[in-house]
Amino acid sequence: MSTPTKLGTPDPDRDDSDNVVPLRRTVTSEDTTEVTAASTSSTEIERKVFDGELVTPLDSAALDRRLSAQRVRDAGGQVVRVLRTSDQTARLRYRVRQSPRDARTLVWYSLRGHWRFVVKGWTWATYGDLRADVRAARLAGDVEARRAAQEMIRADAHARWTRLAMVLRRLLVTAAVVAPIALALVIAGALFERSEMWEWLASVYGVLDIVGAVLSTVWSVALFVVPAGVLVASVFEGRDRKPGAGFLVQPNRDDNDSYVDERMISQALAHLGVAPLDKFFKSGGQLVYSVPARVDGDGTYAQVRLPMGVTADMVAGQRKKLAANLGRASLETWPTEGSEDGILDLWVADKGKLGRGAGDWPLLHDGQVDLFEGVPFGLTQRGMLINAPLFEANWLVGGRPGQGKSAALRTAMLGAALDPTAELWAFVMGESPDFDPFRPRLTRYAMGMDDSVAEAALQALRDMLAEMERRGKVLGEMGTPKTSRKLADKRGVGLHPLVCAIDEVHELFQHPTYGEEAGKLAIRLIKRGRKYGVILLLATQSPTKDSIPREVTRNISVGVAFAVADHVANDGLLGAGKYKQGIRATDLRMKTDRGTAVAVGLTDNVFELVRVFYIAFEDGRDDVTPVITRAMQLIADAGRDVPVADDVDAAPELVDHLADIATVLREDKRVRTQVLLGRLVEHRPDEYEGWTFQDLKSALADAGVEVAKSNGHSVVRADDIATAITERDDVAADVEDFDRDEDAGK
Ligand SMILES: Nc1ncnc2c1ncn2[C@@H]1O[C@H](COP(=O)(O)OP(=O)(O)OP(=O)(O)O)[C@@H](O)[C@H]1O
Repeated sequence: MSTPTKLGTPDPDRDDSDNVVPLRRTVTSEDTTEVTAASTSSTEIERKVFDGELVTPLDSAALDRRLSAQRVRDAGGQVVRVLRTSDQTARLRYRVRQSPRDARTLVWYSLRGHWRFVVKGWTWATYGDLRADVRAARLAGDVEARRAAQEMIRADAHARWTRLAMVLRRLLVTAAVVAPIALALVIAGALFERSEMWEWLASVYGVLDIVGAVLSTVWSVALFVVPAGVLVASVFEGRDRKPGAGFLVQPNRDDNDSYVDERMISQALAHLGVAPLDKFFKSGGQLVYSVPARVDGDGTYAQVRLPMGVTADMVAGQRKKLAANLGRASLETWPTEGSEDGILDLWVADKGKLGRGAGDWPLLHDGQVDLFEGVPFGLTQRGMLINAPLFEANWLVGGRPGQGKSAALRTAMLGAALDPTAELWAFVMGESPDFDPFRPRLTRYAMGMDDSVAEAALQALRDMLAEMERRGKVLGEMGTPKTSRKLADKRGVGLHPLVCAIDEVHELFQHPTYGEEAGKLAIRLIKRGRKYGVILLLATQSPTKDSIPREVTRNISVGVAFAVADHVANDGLLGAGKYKQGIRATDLRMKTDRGTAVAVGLTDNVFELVRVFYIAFEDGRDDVTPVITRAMQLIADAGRDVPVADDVDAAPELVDHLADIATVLREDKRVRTQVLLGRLVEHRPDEYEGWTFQDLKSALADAGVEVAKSNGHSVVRADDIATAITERDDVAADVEDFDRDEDAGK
């Protein structure tokens, strides 16, 4: 059984930048906890479990043992493929095969090394460096520098001869002292036996014998070691010094096609035709890799500090050449600006991996969503799952026709549909059934080319604005700046997420009657709706300044660009300057890269190349309806109706916990939590009956108040409550001022 059924639980200790590619997770038959997307979405990017199968605990243990013997578990304990393991074997096998060629290379290095020693010796003996300085100064007409260099040669030559004379003199003096003694010892040794000698003289001969034996041993060892050392030194001296060259040529491994290392990157950069880079390499420069090339998802990542005069966008400007030099398609080569202009972030995809699509949507068969945590949307270029943000976000999806915009919008909306508290509106400004299966889950829906659809969409924007203002007031009264999961769950207050998708939105903005007003409303909603849970998802074929108001493109927080025609459309969707920084959807190919988009704002990274999950709804295949059926079931299970914005209690009773606590504190400076809980129940039994210490603690924490300690008892201090109420009132006043200013600005 190999149907993917579950998502892996994210490990909080895990570092997503690990050099590992998750391939498979085994799920034992004991592992019965159903893991939903909601519970997996505590981080923006998660690892995707591609496949899982049920095994018995016994099999699982056996598999664990085998895999851990192969060192294929990562720090989080999940089963992973570590490329290193197979690489080492491949490398070893390769080295054995290549040994004759390596031997030839080493002989050549040694010869070249000897020659380089000779050249160095000659340069030293003839003051080659200083003479070169003299020549350069003469050519430059710099008399001062020439004289200084010549003076240095003279001074150095003088010092050198003086040193030589000194050494010779010391040798002569030593010889003059040592030679007669040595001669006397030789003569005495020849004339007398040791036994006939004075005792002290015999022991001198004894010491000399030992010294002689040591010297002869050292000599015989040196006869091997010194030539070997010279050989190694000559090989090292004669090694290849081309930019990025390794000591021996890189092996052709199993993943040869995908293999990229610093040497290859340096060589590729050396042949870009960027003048300062060329100069740098010609003068023997070596690039500094702040992050050496390492496996990163479905590709290789490296970070390079560029030399003087070169910026990352100069390299990004030569992307096609760089891709060709690395043996990749442009789309597989991503040179972008790092944290500084002079730092190049380079990510190179493994060959052909990007064309593979994202696979099944993780929530296709199972799972629920917490919209506040995001919805599974696609895979990054590194193969990580993107949990796309919807709360506090507004989206603009664009690209040329037929590249996957509507499908992407549908994926985001289907995710939202699986949050039973989310209210969904959809408007399609054209004849397209993309959202038809959503009908039962949609609170508002209109589709078509006629004016009535544009009118309905405009009315929706008007109502959203009114709704936003109502929510602003409710939140102001509650002293909370924005809605939250907790508030969204609360019935009757209408602070749930309201998501409105408009496909082919340029048709609305360019509408002769409704366009202008629609534009203005959208701008206000995008600027201010986020904290109130009012979310706009817009899709268009034409993200130009004539078809989408500039303030919309400027303020949108998530830009998703499928293949676009030019840099204007690119920057319209992704933000000004993105094309220049190398973040380009222009490199996406029509048809071939359908379903792949460049996106900003989906994660904390500067950009992502996203393979969007495709939930089919075409050619008689309908994977959307079953998800909508599930979404309806989730709503029924929660005992709710399809959320509707005006389904709000006329005067929702919003209990102000902080105010209640202030009341029941009475005149006391501090009150024990147990006593306080009792007083709260007395004060408002409906609300506080059943409250535990934890409920009280979390209500206080929401207001930024901590439970204090007094004589070993947990207490709530009146001063803390008074401060929290003052701060809350200040925040509410600020929010009101801000909203008023915003309105005045419009
Ligand atoms: N993520 C995806 N993965 C694989 N195929 C996809 C994906 N998204 C879209 N496609 C394919 O591309 C086709 C066109 O998709 P879609 O209708 O979403 O494009 P579009 O950009 O909205 O087009 P238009 O601008 O004409 O409305 C789909 O019918 C589907 O076959």
